[in-house]
Amino acid sequence: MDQIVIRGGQRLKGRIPISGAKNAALTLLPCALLTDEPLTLRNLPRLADVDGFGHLLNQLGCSTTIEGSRPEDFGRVMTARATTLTSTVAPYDIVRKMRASILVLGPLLARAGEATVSLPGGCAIGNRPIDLHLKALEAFGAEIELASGYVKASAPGGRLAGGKFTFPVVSVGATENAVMAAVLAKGTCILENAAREPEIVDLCNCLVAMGAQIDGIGTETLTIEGVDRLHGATYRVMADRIEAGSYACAAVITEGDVELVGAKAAEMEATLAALRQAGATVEETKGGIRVAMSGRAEPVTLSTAPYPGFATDMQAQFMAMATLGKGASLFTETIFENRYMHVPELARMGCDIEVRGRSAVVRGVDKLIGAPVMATDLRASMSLIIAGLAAEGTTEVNRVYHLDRGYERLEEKLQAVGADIERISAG
Ligand SMILES: CC(=O)N[C@H]1[C@@H](OP(=O)(O)OP(=O)(O)OC[C@H]2O[C@@H](n3ccc(=O)[nH]c3=O)[C@H](O)[C@@H]2O)O[C@H](CO)[C@@H](O)[C@@H]1O
Ligand SMILES: C=C(OP(=O)(O)O)C(=O)O
Repeated sequence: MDQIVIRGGQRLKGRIPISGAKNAALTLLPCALLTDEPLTLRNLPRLADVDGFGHLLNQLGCSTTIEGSRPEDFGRVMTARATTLTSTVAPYDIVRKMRASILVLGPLLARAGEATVSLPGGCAIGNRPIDLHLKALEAFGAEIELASGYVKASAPGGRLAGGKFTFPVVSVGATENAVMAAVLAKGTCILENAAREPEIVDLCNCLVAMGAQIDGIGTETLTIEGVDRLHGATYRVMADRIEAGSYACAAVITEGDVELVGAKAAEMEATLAALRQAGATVEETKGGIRVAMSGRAEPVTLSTAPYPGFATDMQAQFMAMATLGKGASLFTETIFENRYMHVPELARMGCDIEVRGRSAVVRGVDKLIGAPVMATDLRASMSLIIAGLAAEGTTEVNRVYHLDRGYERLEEKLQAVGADIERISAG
């Protein structure tokens, strides 16, 4: 298994290109199932999860071709075409590796009138049920049964109908599945208390480019007028606001000065506000966002919340940043019940963090000392990288396949701004 080795203490300085967003890519790819025409996605990040989703699409009869990208470029262009679906089954073996596979449920049901998708199960950060995905689809007429670990869904008469669903809890994935199901329904589908994440705006914009009729994009009420068919489109995946925020935390902890090229300030206001709370200079540039820091970070008080609140996907990285802060920072995780897996690993590097239920108090220490640490999930892994960049001595991060799910060529991007970091390949 690959390992990332960091010799800490280098100030990050320079430009970091921000890739296409993983969480947008994973909901744009299944849109290809909604039409028999090609969907071309530009700026698709080179990530393990994107490759995994490509395999799932292939399994369903959707071809995928990569065009015109050189190995040295970030991102790729992929054309996915589902002329005819050869299967409507997403098997356990694929779904268990990538939770986002559940996002084929809505599109398969909309296009083929049926879908059989393995239940994704829990993961390191929490239980992550899919009850809201199913309830929203039922509100549009789907009939659903659970058997042998699979969701079996069908649309009476082969087509979903109009309906209204109010989410009791904001869910990104359930909103995405419901929107993709609704675009081909016969009638009007209304979603209340829908998630408003920029990745959902990206999904809606892509669907509109394919001929969908969606009102209220970016708000908590989405009204979708079903159409008889969608056509192909070419669409550019939005920049990854979580990747950008992660490198911003790395710049702050190393007292660096970086430009996050391609990042969009309007899509990450809560992250930028948190960086300012920590004392960083944050300014929009022509090409992105500049984040600069001198001295130790001020303490922060952060509580995760659905967009436009502070993202749960940024919590671990800010926590790592706060470990070298001036005083005590307070974190509250309200979205996932088990998202402090990074805490025991950060403790191995000398951090002072006390978890009390959903909250964690981080008391800034004078220095971190490099250590062998183990990545447990995607953002927890990034928090270890951030701490390692500022630690004295060498940090070895193991189980980096978690990082490869969500950070495109992390070590190259960090080397280019002065970090002493390398990947040791297991061969
Ligand atoms: C691929 C992708 O985009 N992943 C993101 C997506 O995950 P994902 O879509 O899985 O997260 P959700 O927004 O659905 O989860 C939010 C909360 O709702 C709960 N819930 C969700 C669905 C459901 O049917 N029932 C239910 O109770 C979850 O357990 C969680 O407590 O949004 C999360 C919250 O911003 C991010 O951390 C993930 O990075
Ligand atoms: C939790 C995350 O992703 P996923 O939903 O794909 O597990 C994440 O991106 O931080």
